[in-house]
Amino acid sequence: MLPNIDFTTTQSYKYLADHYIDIVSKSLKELFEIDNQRFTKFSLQFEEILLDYSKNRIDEQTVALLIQLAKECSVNKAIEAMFSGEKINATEGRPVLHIALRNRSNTPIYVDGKDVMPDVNRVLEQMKTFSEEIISGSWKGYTGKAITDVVNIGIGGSDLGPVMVTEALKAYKNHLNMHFVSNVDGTHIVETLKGLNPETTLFLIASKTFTTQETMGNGHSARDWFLASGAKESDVAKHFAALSTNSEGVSKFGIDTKNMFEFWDWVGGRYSLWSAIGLSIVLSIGYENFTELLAGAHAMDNHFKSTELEQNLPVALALVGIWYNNFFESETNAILPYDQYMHRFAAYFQQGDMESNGKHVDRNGKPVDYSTGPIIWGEPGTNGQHAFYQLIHQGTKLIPCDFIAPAISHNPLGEHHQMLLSNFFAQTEALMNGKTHEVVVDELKKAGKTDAEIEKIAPFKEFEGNRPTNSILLKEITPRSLGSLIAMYEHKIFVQGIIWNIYSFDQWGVELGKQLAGKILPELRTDDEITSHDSSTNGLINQYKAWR
Ligand SMILES: O=P(O)(O)OC[C@H]1O[C@@H](O)[C@H](O)[C@@H](O)[C@@H]1O
Repeated sequence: MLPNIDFTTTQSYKYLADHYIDIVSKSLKELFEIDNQRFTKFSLQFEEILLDYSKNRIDEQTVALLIQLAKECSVNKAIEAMFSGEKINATEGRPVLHIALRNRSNTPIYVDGKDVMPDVNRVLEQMKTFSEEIISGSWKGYTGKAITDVVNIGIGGSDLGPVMVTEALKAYKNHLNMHFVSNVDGTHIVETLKGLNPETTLFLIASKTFTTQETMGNGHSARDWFLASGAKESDVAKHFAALSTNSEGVSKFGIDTKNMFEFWDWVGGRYSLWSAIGLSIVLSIGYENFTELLAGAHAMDNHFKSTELEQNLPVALALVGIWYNNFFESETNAILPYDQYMHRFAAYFQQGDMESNGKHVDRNGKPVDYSTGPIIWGEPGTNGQHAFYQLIHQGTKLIPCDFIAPAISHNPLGEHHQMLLSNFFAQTEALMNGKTHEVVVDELKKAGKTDAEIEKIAPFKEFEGNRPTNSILLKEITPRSLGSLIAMYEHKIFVQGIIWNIYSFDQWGVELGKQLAGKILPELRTDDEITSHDSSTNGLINQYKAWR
């Protein structure tokens, strides 16, 4: 059972509310002047990942109170409940065991009295054998040619993780061309299939439920495209595999269950890249690298489970996030990787975080009267700097940012990486210190401006600073470090959900739109005028019909 505590009624929450008044009056710059040990005090290292959270609007007392809050909310008990396979996804009656998928120690993990590890290892073995055949070319397509292109068809958790990881680990990639189709917009599959040869293309139909409209639609279109090339029904087995929990759905679709890579209902869609859903990752970087990714995540799982809260990286990230979300009333959290390979990292955690903690009902089924999950967004640096950083530096909103960068680049081209990292370091410094009126005036004087000119222009050139950031510096983006990094964010989300007293592992909020689309689709099949909705929806549908 998960704890069931309203965190706003705890002792520590009340202390934090008072303490906030004290902290809010101090600038980050002052906090660094008062205490020159902040980096040592507020940074943590795990293997080759350094988390520096010292450029946050916190002091030792803040951290102590936040830790107390985590304790009062029984975060430790909740961690124990997840790792021991309790059904903590209560609204769906399921355990939450993505940690079992990367449990490289193989210690038994029980669900309803059955150890899940033999099944996990069996599917991993199946992924290994299959990927080795495809990569080596010993697996032949229906005309006897080796596979050159792999198309993963999936959406949400069955797309975002594989896309993000295959992109992040592109430096480890083999000769196979990877493609990902997610959108039900026909453009996505049409454009992807252009130039592909059915004789050498492998489709992975990735869907936990095997009922998702987009994936089924794209899957059927891929099948039609394949058969239109002259292939026979019996050739489908050589070109289509399914990644799913639903064997019945897979057979119904026409894929032999021998070509099915199974996973289980205790794997949440947005936590599934570690499961059979990761087959496209295995095909792209090879099985050994995939197991390194798993090992990195497992190492972070062990750290999360067994390290005291004070030294625990996911806990630190979670608590700092709560500090801004619930006391500073910030609305968003930007994730800014200074690594081009990581360009889908923020998009991945948009689902990871917002689908998990975008909830307004607590674990008693009652609406909450506090803010829960933040809006997650971001783009890679330095691109973001030339687009939206203006608002982060000088806008009216407080935007806590996570800056992520590797010390070593996979592409050490001239001075590029140093230029990149000079921006990474400069941004968090600039956000913290800002630029005072005096400095601006001084600069303008040196540039030969008159006093009148200076007075006019100076306010626009000032930066108040005091804008908080976390810096996550990795030695290098490797399968192992990426595994740890992803797991760190997953557990951050978990801790926040525990403290907000919400259920982080269901996603009922995505159902209503699906239901209504199901109702509207038949209405679009005719030319009849539609009157069954509100005037806006009727008007839009009827205009669509007039124009199509
Ligand atoms: O893997 P499936 O079953 O096709 O689901 C894809 C996605 O479907 C969405 O509706 C869910 O909100 C996501 O959590 C999920 O990842």
